[in-house]
Amino acid sequence: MNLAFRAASEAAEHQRSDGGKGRRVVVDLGNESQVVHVPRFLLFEDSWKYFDYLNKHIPWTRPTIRVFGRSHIQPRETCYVASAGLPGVAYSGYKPHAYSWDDYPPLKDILDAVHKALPGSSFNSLLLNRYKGGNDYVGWHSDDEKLYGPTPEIASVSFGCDREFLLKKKPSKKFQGKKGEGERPSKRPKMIEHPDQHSFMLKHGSLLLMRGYTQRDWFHSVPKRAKAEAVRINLTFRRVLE
Ligand SMILES: O=C(O)CCC(=O)C(=O)O
Ligand SMILES: [Fe+2]
Repeated sequence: MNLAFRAASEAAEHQRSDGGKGRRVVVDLGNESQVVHVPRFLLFEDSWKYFDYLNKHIPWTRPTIRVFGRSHIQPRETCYVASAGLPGVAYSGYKPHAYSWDDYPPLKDILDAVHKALPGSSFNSLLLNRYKGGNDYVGWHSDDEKLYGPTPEIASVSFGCDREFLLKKKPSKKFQGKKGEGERPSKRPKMIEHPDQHSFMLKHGSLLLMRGYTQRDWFHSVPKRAKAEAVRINLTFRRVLE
């Protein structure tokens, strides 16, 4: 498996538009999986206001989760917000309490901005994460729970400390796309066309969207970083199917 790394901003398949603010980088992962990165999604000052609000008002908890049959304290803090009447979400044996959007009105403003930036999207739930320093992380996983459907869109907004977000292709035996499907014929070697790992620096006020078959075919993670001392808050907006 090719594990060559390539910074998102350098990949040849990126489409760039709108040179400065609002610039979007679309990364085609192959086989109908895509990531869209908007490095300057929210205004810098607004983003600090949201950061301060969320840091102070969200009831952050560090739940016990189960990984490969063993209990662990989750290596980051978390909270969950969802529209009324949705089926409950569970991950790693943990069922978070669903708070209401009305409990934290600024979240509705961020949700509106996300909907505006991504026409056609309609998110109804939000998983929040707080990384208190470089020792907090999220390990390799995919958000492929059935209640999000086969091709979930997940929109991730980041505040505070810059952290690296990695994507790694799942082993090919789990690869469910038909052979050759979605691939453009190319004379260039596949590893250049679609590398098996990607890295994004998720900065304060940025937006990252995963879509298509990204959850089925790829893992993602935010690894530990010794030098990241400051707090990072990340919001992942999702749509639970009703
Ligand atoms: O913090 C991030 O950027 C990613 C969080 C994540 O992958 C998740 O909550 O499922
Ligand atoms: Fe995730």
